Amino acid sequence: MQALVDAIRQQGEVLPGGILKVDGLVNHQLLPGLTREMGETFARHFAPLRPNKIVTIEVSGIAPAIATAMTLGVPLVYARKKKPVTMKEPIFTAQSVSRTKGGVVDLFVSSEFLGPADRVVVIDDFLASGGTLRALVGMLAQSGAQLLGIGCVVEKQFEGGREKLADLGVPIHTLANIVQMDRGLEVVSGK
Ligand SMILES: O=P(O)(O)OC[C@H]1O[C@H](OP(=O)(O)OP(=O)(O)O)[C@H](O)[C@@H]1O
Ligand SMILES: O=c1[nH]c(=O)c2nc[nH]c2[nH]1
Repeated sequence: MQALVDAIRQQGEVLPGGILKVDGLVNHQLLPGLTREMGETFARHFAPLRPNKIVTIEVSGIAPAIATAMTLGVPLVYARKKKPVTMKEPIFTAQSVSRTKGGVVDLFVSSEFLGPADRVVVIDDFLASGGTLRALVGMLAQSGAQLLGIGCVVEKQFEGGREKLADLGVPIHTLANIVQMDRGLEVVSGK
């Protein structure tokens, strides 16, 4: 997605610890036109698989995921990182490691909104090591939902997440690909 690649080239900042800051586009401020185009691009790509639900993780996955869900006209379910008192049992859970806040994070999705009838496309903001998506996919397996595909806004190719998730046997589509950021930020279109 060329508009996203251009925006990352303009605004992306490489921070210590191998973190790319794109807070002006994805992780703090959101740009409606760019977010809409993310959703339309994912929707075009995944519509032939006929998903009936989009699943993501709070918090930064929600914007591209709702843009996708709105275009496809299907519900969006997001995994919560704290279990609210309103959440109905049985609950599917998993743990992941937060890349931007540190520490282990618990993930919760209620069986009220995810089950064997669901044909799911997962959307998230970053594909880096693939650990977070692996945790989410584990929750889909607990629920009996079918995973059809994975879409991420930014892929950090050099972290190898795509290869680590290859055993899932589903298409992975990303919108911008960070080839490397050690010797200057190198961003190309996703794949
Ligand atoms: O492929 P991985 O190595 O697992 O990294 C990707 C994950 O890291 C970020 O989560 P984080 O908890 O840092 O942030 P968020 O609260 O902004 O969603 C991001 O939102 C992805 O979910
Ligand atoms: O803002 C972010 N920048 C990153 O480099 C990253 N990697 C995983 N998750 C991330 N979030």
